[in-house]
Amino acid sequence: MIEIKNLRKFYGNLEVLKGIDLQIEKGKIFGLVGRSGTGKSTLLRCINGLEKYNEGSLYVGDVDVKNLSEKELRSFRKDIGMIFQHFSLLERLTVYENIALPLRCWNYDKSFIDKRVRELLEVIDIPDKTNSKPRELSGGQKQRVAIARALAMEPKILLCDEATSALDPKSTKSIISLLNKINKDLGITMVIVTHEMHVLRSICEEIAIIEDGRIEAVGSVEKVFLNQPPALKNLVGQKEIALPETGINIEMFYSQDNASQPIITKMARKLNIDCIILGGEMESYKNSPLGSIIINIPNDGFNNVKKYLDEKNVIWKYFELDEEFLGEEEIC
Ligand SMILES: Nc1ncnc2c1ncn2[C@@H]1O[C@H](COP(=O)(O)OP(=O)(O)OP(=O)(O)O)[C@@H](O)[C@H]1O
Repeated sequence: MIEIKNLRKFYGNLEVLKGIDLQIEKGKIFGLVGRSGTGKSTLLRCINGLEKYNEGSLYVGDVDVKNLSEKELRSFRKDIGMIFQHFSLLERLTVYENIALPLRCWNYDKSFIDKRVRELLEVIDIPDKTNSKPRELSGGQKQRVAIARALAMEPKILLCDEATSALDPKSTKSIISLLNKINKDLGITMVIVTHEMHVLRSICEEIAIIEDGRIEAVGSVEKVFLNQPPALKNLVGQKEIALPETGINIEMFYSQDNASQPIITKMARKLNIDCIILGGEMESYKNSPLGSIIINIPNDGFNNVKKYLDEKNVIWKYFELDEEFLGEEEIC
């Protein structure tokens, strides 16, 4: 388990991490998301001891990272693999040699290295590229090699810093499914840093949204999505749907609890109202849909709709309402 308490980090006078508290359970895939410059990479580098922090504590298992000597740090990092946006492969080495590099640095014997590299080549599934140089590979293939190299020392934790940001959607999908497979097969804890919310939705069990060096929201992907904290809105921005100026626009949130129910059509029939479906977004999360749909209803149907949705435990919100129409209680 990774346990971070009130961690603060300064670069000179610049406070980059402003009291981070986080717990990442063993074997979990944990996502850290936030805009550029909010401190995600710095936090990741604190976890593997590449950066020193100024205050607080950071434990990986029962190891307090701050107290490690240089020699202990080197050994500690054997347990932590890391992959990056730009792969960091050595251009002069072949795929095989890149994967073998950490094992050579730790002076493993040749036959052990050969066995391990061949196992890893099977995991990343690019058998015909063993003797290719990185420049002969696609972005997705380069990231596969980087993943194999990060796994060479059999780490307990894999840190992924924007690992899919330089990839096209298809390669992103294949890297995500490879990471998922590695997590399931090898039980490796993963911390995935990204600014792409959709990447986290497709792989993470829990996420934290970091804003200006602080954790502003944390929990399961589903919980964070359904709670719609301000930090999530700041991250994904407003939806670009043309909303009618008449009637009331309501966003209804769907998760595995209600995604298979025909809520809108049943509601329209029961309340005898017409509603316009304006748009929505559904993504797959743990093999069931997670998303929202925006509808427009007539003003005089609002109270009944509100009651109906609450009775059905549907999470919803309205937006851009005419203040005169609502009571004070609704606005506040
Ligand atoms: N070595 C450094 N020296 C001084 N300031 C730094 C250093 N590394 C990062 N920073 C600053 O710390 C802040 C956080 O940087 P960090 O790279 O952790 O953010 P990030 O959220 O990972 O951003 P991105 O998504 O763009 O990679 C930024 O203001 C950055 O300029």
